[in-house]
Formats: sequence, C-alpha cells, structure tokens
Amino acid sequence: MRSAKDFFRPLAVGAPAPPREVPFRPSRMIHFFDPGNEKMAAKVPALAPQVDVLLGNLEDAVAADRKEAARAGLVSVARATDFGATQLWTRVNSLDSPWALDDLVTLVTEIGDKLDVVMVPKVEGAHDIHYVDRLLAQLEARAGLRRPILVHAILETAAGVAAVEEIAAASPRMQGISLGPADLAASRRMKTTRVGGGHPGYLVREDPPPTFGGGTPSDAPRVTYQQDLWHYTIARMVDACAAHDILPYYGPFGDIQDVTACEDQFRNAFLLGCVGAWSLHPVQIDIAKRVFSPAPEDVAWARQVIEAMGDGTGAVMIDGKMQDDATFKQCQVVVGLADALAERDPQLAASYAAADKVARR
Ligand SMILES: CC(C)(COP(=O)(O)OP(=O)(O)OC[C@H]1O[C@@H](n2cnc3c(N)ncnc32)[C@H](O)[C@@H]1OP(=O)(O)O)[C@@H](O)C(=O)NCCC(=O)NCCSC(=O)C[C@H](O)C(=O)O
Ligand SMILES: [Mg+2]
Repeated sequence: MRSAKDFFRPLAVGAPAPPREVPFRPSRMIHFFDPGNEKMAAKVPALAPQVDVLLGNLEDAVAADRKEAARAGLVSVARATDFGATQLWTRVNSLDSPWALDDLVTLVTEIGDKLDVVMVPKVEGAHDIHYVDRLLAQLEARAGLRRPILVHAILETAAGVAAVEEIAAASPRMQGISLGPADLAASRRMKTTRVGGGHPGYLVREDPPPTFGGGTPSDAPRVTYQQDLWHYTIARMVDACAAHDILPYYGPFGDIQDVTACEDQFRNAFLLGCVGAWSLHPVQIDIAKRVFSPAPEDVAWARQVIEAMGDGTGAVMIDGKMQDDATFKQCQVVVGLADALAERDPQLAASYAAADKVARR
C-alpha cells in the first residue's frame, strides 16, 4: 500500500514531482481531431486560438489500419504548431489494445514537452491509472521532462462507474473524468444506438384521469416527458470529481446536425457541475463555449449577492429572494469561474463588464 507521503514522490528516479493540485485552465471544449487525417490536421493551427483544448485522438474513430499514421501525425502536428495558451491533449488507445504502449512511449518521448494531458479510455479501476502513472513517470524521467503530464479518465464501462471514486483518487496526476456515453451504453447493455443525448422511448407518462365510481377509462391523450438517460452517471461522476478536487466533463454528442439537443445536453452537464464537453465537429465549438461560460446576467447577479452578503454569513433579502451562507458560496463558484475564464477571453470579459454595469444602474 502507498502511504500518503508517497503520493507526492515521483514514481521514477528523475521524474518531475507529481502535481499537488490541478491548475485551473479553461477547458470548456475538448476539441477532437484525427491527426492522421491530413485535411483535419491542417486545420489545427487555425483552430488552436478558437478552442480551450485540442485533442489528438488515437482511439475509437481511428480505423485499426490508421493507428500508426494517427500517432505519427500527432507527433508532427505537435512539433509544427505553436498552441499558445491552448492545451494539447491526446486520447491514447485503450490499455487492453496492442497500441496503447507504443502510443505512450512515442508521445511522451517525442512531444512530452508539449502534451498537457493524456486521456485514458475505458478505465475500469484505480489499477489502470496506477499503470499509466508509473509508466508516465519512467518515460518523463527518460525524456528529461520538467513538468508532469496529467491524466484524464473516460468513464465508459459499468466497472468504471462502480469504481469512479477510486479512479478519481488514484493519482495526483488525475486531472479529470469525462463521461463516454456510447461505450458505457454498450457496456451496460442499454438498448440505444446513439452517441450521447436522450431517447424518445425513455419517458414517464402522466396518469390517466381518475374514473370516479367505476366509469369507463378515458382514452384522452396523456402527456409524456422524455427523461435524461445520463443524469445518474453524470451526477455520480461530478460528486467523485468534486470530492477529489479534479474536473468533470460531459463527453461526446454524436448527432452533429442537432445543435439544439447538443446545447441542451451540454447545459444539463454544466448546471450539474461539469466544466466542459467534447466537440467532435467545428459546429460544436461555439456551443460549448457559450454553455460552459456562466451567463453574464448570472455573473452580475452573483456579484450583487456577494456584495450584499459582506463576510458571507447571515441572511439578506434581494428582490424577494432569501440569500445566506450557502447561496453566497454558490455565487462564489459562478464568479470564480467567470473571472478565470475572462482572464483568457477578452470578449467574455467585456460581456461580463457590460452586464455588471446594467445590473448596477
Ligand atoms: C463526424 C465527422 C466524421 C464529420 O466529418 P465530415 O463528414 O468531414 O463533416 P463536414 O463535411 O461537416 O466537415 C466540414 C469541414 O470541417 C472539417 N472537420 C470536421 N470535423 C472536424 C474536426 N473534428 N476538427 C477539425 N475539422 C473538422 C472537415 O474536414 C471539413 O473541412 P472542409 O472540407 O475543408 O470544409 C468528423 O467531424 C470527425 O471525424 N469528428 C471527430 C470524431 C471523433 O473524434 N470521434 C471520437 C470521439 S466520440 C467517442 O469516441 C465515443 C466515446 O468514447 C464514448 O464512448 O462515448
Ligand atoms: Mg468510448
């Protein structure tokens, strides 16, 4: 068993010290691209300033006979691109595949100084993170890296969901966790054929009108309400991440043309505590940017509450609503996120300042 003190010692001689906290960097969208697709890879320099995270995907959606080309493509695009403040992540192949080892060895050795986070798919328990943790330390030491590469797990197997708390706590390298609804659906034997989003068959129906005195039941139409297939898993993931001070994300929304449902799915995740989602296509970038940035009027309201609450204790009434220590803390979350995002996004900073001005009139 590792002692608590061991947690902060490098797992290989000469490796950088493990991180003590996850540095906050905007990650409203993790934009996926296939580095072996020349057309897509050519768009990376122009995409870099528009997104918070660029992720070179080596796993699913890259055909088996294109794995090496994708890996080599990521090395060359990473070397050739100045990412500025944008993070570079990769999703390596799953640990039970024949490609995962070469993915990690090649990427850390060749472009480890440019890689911020390694996303590990199909994580089933702490043992998967421990394996990657030790290997990264060995490779970092060998490559002479000064900064540890962080690890992000995808929650996309039933075993992974059952072990989500131990996964979140498995290493100081843990940066966050994303929901992978497509693989999770398959692993759970759900009867869907989609990548995220809802399903019209998963619903509740209002009761029939009462038939007093044994009359004939009415055949009047009864309203149905589609339910959220992902609520339980997202909420569980958010709790595990918050408890271990790492970041939760919604994953992919596969119906690229249904921008409305994509926005709804992203917003549900945002309201439940997620900090971002994956964008699979350029059209999803602005949706994520909009949804995962607190709305200017909400930020202005939160600032008003914080100001009125003084030291954050007691209770006050604002516009007929009671505010106390707990709403003060919620408002601090909103303002803290807004300030951090505004530091990197001048357009957002301007819209927050404008809403604040209107609220103070
Ligand atoms: C989904 C796509 C295959 C669609 O591609 P395409 O048919 O080319 O779409 P468009 O014609 O609309 O494309 C318009 C132009 O935009 C470029 N493009 C498309 N996608 C991207 C992108 N992600 N990054 C950069 N540029 C992109 C096209 O090249 C077109 O360019 P041009 O011709 O010059 O106008 C495609 O979007 C795609 O492959 N996306 C990524 C898919 C992916 O990564 N999937 C894996 C993640 S989801 C998953 O793994 C499930 C999860 O693990 C789980 O279990 O839930
Ligand atoms: Mg998957």
